[in-house]
Amino acid sequence: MAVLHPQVPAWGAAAPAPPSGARLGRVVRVDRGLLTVVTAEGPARLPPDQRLRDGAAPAVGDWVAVVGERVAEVLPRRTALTRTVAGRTSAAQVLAANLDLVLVVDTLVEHARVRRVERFLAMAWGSGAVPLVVLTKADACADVEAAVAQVAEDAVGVDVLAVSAHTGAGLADLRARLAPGTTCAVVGPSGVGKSTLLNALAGHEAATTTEVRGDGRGRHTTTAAQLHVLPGGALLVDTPGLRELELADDEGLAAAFADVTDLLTGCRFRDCAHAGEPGCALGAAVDDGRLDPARYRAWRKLQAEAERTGLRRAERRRARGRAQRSR
Ligand SMILES: Nc1nc2c(ncn2[C@@H]2O[C@H](COP(=O)(O)OP(=O)(O)OP(=O)(O)O)[C@@H](O)[C@H]2O)c(=O)[nH]1
Ligand SMILES: [Zn+2]
Repeated sequence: MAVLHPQVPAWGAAAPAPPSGARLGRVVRVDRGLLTVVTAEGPARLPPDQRLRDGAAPAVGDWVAVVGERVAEVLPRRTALTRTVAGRTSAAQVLAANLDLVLVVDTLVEHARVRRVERFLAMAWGSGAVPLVVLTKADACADVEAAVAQVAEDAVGVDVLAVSAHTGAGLADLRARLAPGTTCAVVGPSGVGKSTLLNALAGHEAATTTEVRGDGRGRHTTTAAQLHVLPGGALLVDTPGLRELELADDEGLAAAFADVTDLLTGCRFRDCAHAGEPGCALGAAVDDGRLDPARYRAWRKLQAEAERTGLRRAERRRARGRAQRSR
């Protein structure tokens, strides 16, 4: 595990000023509610203040105000990677805060990757950070160039790198993009090699890895969200699995599907559901080959998902309002 030195670049370039009377800290690990915070005095395990519960809980990467031996306040976030907690409540959970770069990791050895990458890209764009696609296991892929090109086609405006943690191919290129003092996160489905990649970048065992199950579906092994310091001075967040990923809203979706979004203004009806109506610009683009039908279906699916999540969240707000009024 990465040892955090008091002078860790956890301070980065963009450290905010703490309120007067408080010390500045950065959350480097969240473990069952207990926080590991680095302050000028070094790392310490600190409990969050009572008020910092549920929706207001600090996340890895957060800048916080430390008063005495407690985390008193979360300072405003520049960017945040969120997901909707699975289940009926649909509260948005912040997985990592103040990120500059989100590495969307997938593998070159499976065919489902294009649709998965789209999904994680929507999440990455939604965070406010810049995404970068990293495709792993290049050593086990017969035609890396073709596989990269296939993903790049749908990753509009995002760079796509191929790497191998086993041979080291592509790692220098990736390292060059992880500038000192920047905070990065690794996201992607289980088993694609996130932990192995992190260890290769860190140059030591920074994360726990296990062999993927025989059925190829992988196993959820990373347990706590943690900020690692890389030898080059960049900070890397390793977050747990994220397999139940649901989109919290459609903000990132518009960016991840900029090509589709651009077409929408061409629909004849303003309330077009893009489901086969006459004059639908998306249907027309699919028909004349400008839009890949699979990408169109993926967009509709994610759009519907973001809408469902949004509706659930609105319902929850209403329920909260009712509860407050009846008090
Ligand atoms: N051939 C090859 N296999 C790799 C490479 N990187 C990782 N693997 C294998 O892929 C499997 C999964 O790797 P992990 O690093 O545990 O995957 P993960 O994404 O961290 O998985 P979770 O912790 O479940 O999210 C392991 O069996 C690794 O040995 C690589 O560059 N080449
Ligand atoms: Zn339409």
